[in-house]
Amino acid sequence: MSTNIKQQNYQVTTADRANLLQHKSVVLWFTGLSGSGKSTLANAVEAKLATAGKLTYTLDGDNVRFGLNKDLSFTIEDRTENIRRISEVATLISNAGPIVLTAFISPLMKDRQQARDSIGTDKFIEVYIDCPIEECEKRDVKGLYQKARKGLIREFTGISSPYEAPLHPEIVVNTATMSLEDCVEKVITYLSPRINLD
Ligand SMILES: Nc1ncnc2c1ncn2[C@@H]1O[C@H](COP(=O)(O)OS(=O)(=O)O)[C@@H](OP(=O)(O)O)[C@H]1O
Ligand SMILES: Nc1ncnc2c1ncn2[C@@H]1O[C@H](COP(=O)(O)OP(=O)(O)O)[C@@H](O)[C@H]1O
Repeated sequence: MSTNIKQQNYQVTTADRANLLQHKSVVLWFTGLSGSGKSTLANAVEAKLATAGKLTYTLDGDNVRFGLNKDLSFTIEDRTENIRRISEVATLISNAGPIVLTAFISPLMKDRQQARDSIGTDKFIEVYIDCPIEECEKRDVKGLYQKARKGLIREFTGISSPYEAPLHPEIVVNTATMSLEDCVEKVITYLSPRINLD
């Protein structure tokens, strides 16, 4: 715990940076099972935003676990710490101006609520990638489900570790029934009016 610290205020504000970029920042928080389509969708949404001249940055589970969070495992406690750090990093990047996309399983409701509270409800947009585990397992993009079924990976989400689906996400896309293009369109349609300057 840090003590004897005091918040410092700076002249250049988040609103100044939004004016410079000509768009506001939000945090698009993608959540879903492994293989549900978080990275694929975040990638496609980011590409569409970049083409439209918006500054973006994506934080992805696999990537962040190679660096900042390489000390964390997949126990419930470490997943909570993973999401706590990510929500702090997302806040910093968002305050710098870019639209932030995060692609983490983030399996627990309480951790996503903590992220919503720390990022701010006005900025936090929860995108639930709804995809039945049977479909994720059929895709088995990285061969992890097969390993988990064989008992080679412990605490695997959806098999031996919980996933709590969001109850009131801002956006839901079902990647088992919708095309990637339709999923992207749904996210962009929700997002567009929310990043316009007043
Ligand atoms: N035990 C276990 N359970 C789930 N996932 C596992 C596990 N071990 C490794 N992986 C790989 O780690 C990626 C998920 O990391 P996250 O940081 O998003 O997970 S979490 O939010 O902390 O639950 C996940 O990436 P995605 O498949 O993109 O979801 C996997 O590649
Ligand atoms: N509508 C869709 N949206 C996103 N991914 C889809 C969709 N339909 C099929 N997929 C496929 O599902 C897989 C999802 O993998 P990935 O994006 O790595 O998931 P995650 O990041 O959640 O682990 C990819 O092979 C992708 O091509």
